[in-house]
Amino acid sequence: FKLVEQLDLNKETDMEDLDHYLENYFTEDKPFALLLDYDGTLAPIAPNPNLTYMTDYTTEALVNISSNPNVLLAIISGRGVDDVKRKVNIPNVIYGGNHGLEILYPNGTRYIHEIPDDAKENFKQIVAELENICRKGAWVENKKFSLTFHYRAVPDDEHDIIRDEARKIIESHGYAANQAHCAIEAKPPVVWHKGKAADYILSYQYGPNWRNEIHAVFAGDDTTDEDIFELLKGMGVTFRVTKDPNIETKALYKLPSTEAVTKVLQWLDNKFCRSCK
Ligand SMILES: O=P(O)(O)OC[C@H]1O[C@H](O[C@H]2O[C@H](CO)[C@@H](O)[C@H](O)[C@H]2O)[C@H](O)[C@@H](O)[C@@H]1O
Repeated sequence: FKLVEQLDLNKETDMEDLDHYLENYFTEDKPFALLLDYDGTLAPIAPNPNLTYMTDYTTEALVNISSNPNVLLAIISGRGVDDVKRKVNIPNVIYGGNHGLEILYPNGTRYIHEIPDDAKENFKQIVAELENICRKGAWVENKKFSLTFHYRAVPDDEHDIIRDEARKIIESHGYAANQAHCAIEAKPPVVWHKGKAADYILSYQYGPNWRNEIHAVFAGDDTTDEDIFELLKGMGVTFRVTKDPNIETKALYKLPSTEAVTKVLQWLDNKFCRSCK
């Protein structure tokens, strides 16, 4: 695996150099927060959301890391929160769903971000109109607070057309249309995203001054993850999972694959696993 340093895209570094990137970061004795995205980061992209899985190596590293009471592990996904929890299926994890609009704590406490009534009404309309343009395998994933319009199965040469149709419908009802992998995410018109959710989780756990008091690492692969890269700028270690050397990102580093993410998790497991020492 190769780790590509964002600041110098010509310099490719072997994974052994994780010591160089991470060890130098963890010099002080502070609590550690590990934040992760799910699809495309912990689990490889699959033809359908039901077909994704994490490898045993990934699961083992996450279970070990989450066994350390001084580590906060949060997985913040675009999926519905119960869906991502069912997929990951590890206790002692804070799960964020619908791009952070829902947060589910290990003790069952739920945070749900308020959405105005008129936006809720518009959501029903968007679902109906998107279902109307579904063809050739396109489908709507209704996640109650947000939705994903999937066009992965549509022939490649028709992607642009169907994506633009979907985007137009979503935006005509005041929702934000974010590009995802062969999909458009429709997010309600509220000032809330993965970055705000991560800030909420970290403030709740460590207080408003968390930036100065903890170490934080985040990995994500999508445009919606950029809000967490931004949040952790200047204090955390952040990875954008991408094979594209030209993609613009606020992350500190790029990782080429979910396998490379697993390597990072194994490095962190080695450092933070309390119960296996
Ligand atoms: O924030 P994430 O955890 O990365 O979730 C983002 C979206 O992921 C899912 O869709 C994407 O992954 C699917 C499975 O690999 C793939 O079939 C699809 O084409 C991708 O767009 C999920 O279905 C969405 O709800 C999430 O918002």
